[in-house]
Amino acid sequence: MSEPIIRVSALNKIYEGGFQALKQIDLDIQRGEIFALLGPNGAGKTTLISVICGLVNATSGQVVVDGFDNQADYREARSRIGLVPQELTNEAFETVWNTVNFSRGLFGKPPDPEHIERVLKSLTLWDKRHNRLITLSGGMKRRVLIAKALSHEPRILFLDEPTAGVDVGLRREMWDVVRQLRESGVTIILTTHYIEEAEEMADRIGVINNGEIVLVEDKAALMRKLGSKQLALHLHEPLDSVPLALAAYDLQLAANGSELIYTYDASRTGGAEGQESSTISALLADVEAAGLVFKDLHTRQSSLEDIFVDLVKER
Ligand SMILES: Nc1ncnc2c1ncn2[C@@H]1O[C@H](COP(=O)(O)OP(=O)(O)OP(=O)(O)O)[C@@H](O)[C@H]1O
Repeated sequence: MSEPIIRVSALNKIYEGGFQALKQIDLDIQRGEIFALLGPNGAGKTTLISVICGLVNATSGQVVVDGFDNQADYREARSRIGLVPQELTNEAFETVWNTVNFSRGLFGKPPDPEHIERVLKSLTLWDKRHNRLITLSGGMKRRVLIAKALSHEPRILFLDEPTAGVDVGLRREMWDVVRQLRESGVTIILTTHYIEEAEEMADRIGVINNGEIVLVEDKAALMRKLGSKQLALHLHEPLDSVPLALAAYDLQLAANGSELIYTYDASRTGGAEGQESSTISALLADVEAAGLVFKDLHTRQSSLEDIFVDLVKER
C-alpha cells in the first residue's frame, strides 16, 4: 500500500477552558479513498477537520499532509487541501465566477481561467457563472462551495456534513458529485451523522465519539459483519464440545455449553436459491440425528445502526 496522503498521530486538542475535544487520535487516510467520519453531535468531527486543515491548533500531536507537516510546512500542507464548509458565508451579491476565482487567489495561485471553467463545468455551474449567489437554489449554492474548495486544485477534499438538512433528491445529487470527484483522483473525507450516507459513499468508515476514534474499518468488511446473522439453539443439556458429526457447520458453543451458535450470511437466505435456508434445514436435521434436543431457538442480526449505537453508548 502506498504512503497515506494524511497521517494523524497522537493528536490532542484541549480548548481554552479545559475541554478536551480530541483524545490521542491516530488516523491514516489513503490516497484516492472516500473516508467517512461518522459521529454524533459534539463528537469532535469539525474539530478534527479544522486541526488537519490547520485552522485550529492542536494541543499536541502531529498532522502530515502529503509529506508536509501542517505546522512546519503550513503553506504546502494547506495548498493540498480543499475544505467545503457547512454554510456559505456572506458573499450573497457576488457572482459565481468571481467567488470561485477569488478563492483560488487566496492560496496564492496565479489566475487560471481554464481551470475554473473546468471546475464550474464539472459541477454544472457553467451556465450560472454570471449569476449572483443569492439567486441560486440550495443545491447550486452547495456546488459553489465545492467549486471554491476546488479552485486551487487540491488533492484532498474535506466535506463537512455535505448533506445536512437537505432533501433526499439533493442528497443523491451531492453523492453523485462526490463520486465523480473521487474518479478524478481527489481523496475525499466527509463527516456525517447519517449512517446511511457513510454506508452509501464510503470506502472506509471511522467512528468518532467523545473525541476518540472508536472504530476504523473497511466499509465492505463492516457490511459483511453486519450482514451476518446468528442462529442460536438453546440446548436441553449443555455440551462440553461441538459433536464431531456437526463439525462441517463451524458451530460455536456459548452460554456455558447450553447454546449452539451458527453464523451465516443473511443476504443469502432470501431469493430463489435459498442456499442458507437449506443449510439451516440440514443443520437442524443433523442436530437431531446427533441426538441433541433443543428447547428453543432464535436468530439475531445487527445493523450498522446497532453497532454505531453500541459503540457510542459504551463510552
Ligand atoms: N472553540 C471551542 N471552545 C470550547 N469548546 C469547543 C469549541 N469548539 C468546539 N468545542 C466543543 O468540542 C466538542 C466537539 O465539537 P465539534 O464541533 O468538533 O463536534 P462535531 O462532531 O463536529 O459536532 P456536530 O456534529 O454537532 O457539528 C463539543 O463538545 C464542542 O462543544
